[in-house]
Amino acid sequence: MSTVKATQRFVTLIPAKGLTGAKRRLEVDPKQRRALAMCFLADAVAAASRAQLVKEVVVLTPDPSLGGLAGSLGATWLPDQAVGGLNAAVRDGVRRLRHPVGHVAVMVADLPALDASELDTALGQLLDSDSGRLCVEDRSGGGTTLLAAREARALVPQFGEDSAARHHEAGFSLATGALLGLRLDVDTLDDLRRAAALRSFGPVTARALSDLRLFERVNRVDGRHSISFPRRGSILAARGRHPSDDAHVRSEEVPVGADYLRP
Ligand SMILES: Nc1nc2c(ncn2[C@@H]2O[C@H](COP(=O)(O)OP(=O)(O)OP(=O)(O)O)[C@@H](O)[C@H]2O)c(=O)[nH]1
Ligand SMILES: C=C(OP(=O)(O)O)C(=O)O
Repeated sequence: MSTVKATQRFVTLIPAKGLTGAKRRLEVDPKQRRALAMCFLADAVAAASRAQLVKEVVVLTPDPSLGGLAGSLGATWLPDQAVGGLNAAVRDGVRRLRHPVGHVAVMVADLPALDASELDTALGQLLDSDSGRLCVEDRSGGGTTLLAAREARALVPQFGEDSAARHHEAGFSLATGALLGLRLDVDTLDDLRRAAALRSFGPVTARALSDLRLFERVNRVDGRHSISFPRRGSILAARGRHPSDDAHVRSEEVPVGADYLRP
């Protein structure tokens, strides 16, 4: 990416539910579910923070432990004061940003395989577009993983089932290209398995999956999911360096990990 001007950079807001209610569709025991929600957020924040077109990552959450995690990764915690779900929270969060005018992006927290360059590609598409607004559709189709606008007031969220079509109808152009990690949101164990087969996870999630021996357990406990340890090599490699991308974060650069998995 050529030199980025300060005026081209985005505040990226990442909404994250409180841990008690997070990731309900992820069918693992509640302790593991909370741990994974935290790990997904950590990897998403770390990746977003490395994007050249991101000037600040703001984690919007009512949960102090997630707020603390955001702070330890150099992001800002914006306590979620809204009741009424994700759209209300995002509307309120965007209003309360310290930079009310300027480029804003909203990205979901459950993107453990995100690579910073994908966020730069998507935000770059927005800067080059006429519409001034961009939506990234998730890989399974229908959902939205990123919503961005050159002007904060134009970022009107309509998250929920089939939100990508609604955002598109409302004038957000759809991002193009693979953007794999940016489209791989993980809501279910099937999503987790599919993502593991396609991409290395960020170091915190990779470490957690390995420490929890989650794939092996799921296999033993619930044959329906037939999850083996796909790409074990890449999961282990992610603890050190991403095999195909030298710029990928190293685990020692992320000050979280096993500590967050302790009961
Ligand atoms: N701050 C905030 N974030 C939310 C809220 N609802 C959802 N989110 C976040 O928005 C993104 C998409 O949310 P969902 O897919 O609805 O929720 P989830 O916790 O990922 O998964 P499920 O519980 O299985 O629906 C995730 O990053 C959530 O943490 C909310 O009310 N407040
Ligand atoms: C919140 C959304 O997606 P998901 O439920 O897939 O996380 C959405 O697409 O609006």
